[in-house]
Amino acid sequence: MEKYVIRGGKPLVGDVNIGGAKNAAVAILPATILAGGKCLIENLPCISDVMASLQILSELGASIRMVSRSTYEIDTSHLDSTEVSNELSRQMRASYYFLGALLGRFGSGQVAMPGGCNLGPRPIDQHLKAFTAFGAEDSVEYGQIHVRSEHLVGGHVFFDTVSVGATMNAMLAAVLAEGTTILENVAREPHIVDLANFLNMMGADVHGAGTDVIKIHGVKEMHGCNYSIIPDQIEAGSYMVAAAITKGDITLHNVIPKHMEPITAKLRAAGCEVEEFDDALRIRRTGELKPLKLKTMPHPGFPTDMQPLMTALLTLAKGTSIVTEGIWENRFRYVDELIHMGANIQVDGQVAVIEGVKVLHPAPLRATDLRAGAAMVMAALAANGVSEVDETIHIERGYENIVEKLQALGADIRRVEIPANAVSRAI
Ligand SMILES: CC(=O)N[C@H]1[C@@H](OP(=O)(O)OP(=O)(O)OC[C@H]2O[C@@H](n3ccc(=O)[nH]c3=O)[C@H](O)[C@@H]2O)O[C@H](CO)[C@@H](O)[C@@H]1O
Ligand SMILES: C=C(OP(=O)(O)O)C(=O)O
Repeated sequence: MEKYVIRGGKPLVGDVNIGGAKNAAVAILPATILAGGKCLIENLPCISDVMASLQILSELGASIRMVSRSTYEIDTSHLDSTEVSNELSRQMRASYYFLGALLGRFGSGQVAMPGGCNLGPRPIDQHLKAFTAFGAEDSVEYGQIHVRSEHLVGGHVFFDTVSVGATMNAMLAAVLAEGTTILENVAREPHIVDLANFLNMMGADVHGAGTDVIKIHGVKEMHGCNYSIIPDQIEAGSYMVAAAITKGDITLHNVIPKHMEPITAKLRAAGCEVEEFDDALRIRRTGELKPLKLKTMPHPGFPTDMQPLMTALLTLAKGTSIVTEGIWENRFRYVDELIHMGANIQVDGQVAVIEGVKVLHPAPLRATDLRAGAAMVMAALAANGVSEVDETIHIERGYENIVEKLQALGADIRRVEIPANAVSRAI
């Protein structure tokens, strides 16, 4: 196991390249199953969720060739299994996309209950509702979810709640189903549009992604293609927070400024200057941080995955901020770690009231999940002195080369191996 040792208090300055979007990549990789052929996928982020997805594909029988660090050729012509192994299913949330893709191509798929960040209950009833509307049956036994259908047909689904995962899984299952599918009350995140574009490049007929109704005409077969994944909105937003919290000046490359708008608007309101270019953004802060009111919502609202990072930032704003979590029941578990650093935060249910403090103090910190972990790194970069962040395995599910990227911006951060005997003593 590893921890990050961070000596904070330095403004971060320079340029950073943003990788491909985790939440697009983890749906696009299972979607290659539908091609039954060769896909060349570019701009894949080098993160553990992507490595696990590639490993699942390989275990199902796909042949995989690494072309470069961020480009892989995946040939799904000859798969010989429709069951995803337990260990890999549980490593990440997005293993549920293998259900939709395997059902779509083979009429059967099995995965164990997916893992991912612990943000409170994470049901998959809306995924199963869509599969049922397409004529599939499901069973959940001994922690295994199995979906199957003799003959998949298009259907009309009105989702009870706006769900990224259910929208994408329904798309995966519907593209090869016979007839027309209409999905209403769907999610509109940039990764939904990216998946639709990828499916269409493979020969699918998907319309309306990015609005709240998606229409799909089932096609008889699909084929391989070359595709480049969109940049990661949340990784980019995290480096924007790094500039804001350290009074730095960072230019982010390989971003889509339009995707960043909900985050850019809030950071400007907090007193940062943000300049937009074609595929780059420059953010700097020279003055005081202003307090904010923000509520997380489905796209185009403020993304929940940025919530812990913004809360960390607002601990240093001059005045009272109110952050409301509108998506997840329990996404403030990390707040105690910030309180150990001297932050003044009161949480009541899904609302956090943050009284800004002048400084954060260094402390031993725990990455309770992926974005909470990133928030700890940001807080540690702002604190004068040495902090340590443990359980970095969560962070590396979603941030490629975070240590190296921060070092290149001038941060004093290093990865340190925790000796196995120290880990077993702590357990
Ligand atoms: C791999 C991935 O892309 N993860 C993202 C995805 O998670 P994920 O796809 O799991 O999140 P959803 O959009 O599905 O969840 C949104 C809300 O809907 C509820 N719900 C969801 C599905 C369902 O069948 N029933 C149900 O009630 C959830 O409990 C939650 O309250 O979108 C979330 C919301 O933007 C992000 O925080 C995650 O980073
Ligand atoms: C919650 C997240 O990821 P996952 O859904 O993969 O757990 C996230 O990316 O912030």
